[in-house]
Amino acid sequence: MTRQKMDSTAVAEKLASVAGWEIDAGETALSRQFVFKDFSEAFGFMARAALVAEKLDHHPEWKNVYRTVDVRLTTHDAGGLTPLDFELATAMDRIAASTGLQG
Ligand SMILES: C[C@H](O)[C@H](O)[C@H]1CNC2=NC(N)=NC(=O)C2=N1
Repeated sequence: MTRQKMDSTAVAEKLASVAGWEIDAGETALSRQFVFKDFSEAFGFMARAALVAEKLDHHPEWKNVYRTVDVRLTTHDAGGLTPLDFELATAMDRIAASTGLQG
């Protein structure tokens, strides 16, 4: 998977495939907040997402407070968004959907 920075057209196209994710004005990162049933579900999500991130060699910036996980995805090596960010976002959505996601 390429670590080549995407142009605005490619970003807009891909964004349509990851409902619930937002990009910042400079199109440097994808962000989403996940809210789970409780801390256990939130941490379980992070543990599973961490394994996928390691496999992809692509790692999230994230913050957990109780049952909420705030995620920011960007490709540091490219200084912006690449297909890897969208791949990890899609994987996180899939993992979250199979846990106690509340929002
Ligand atoms: C050497 C290693 O492949 C790189 O440093 C990887 C690791 N994980 C990464 N994660 C993210 N989010 N962006 C990167 O550019 C990145 N680079």
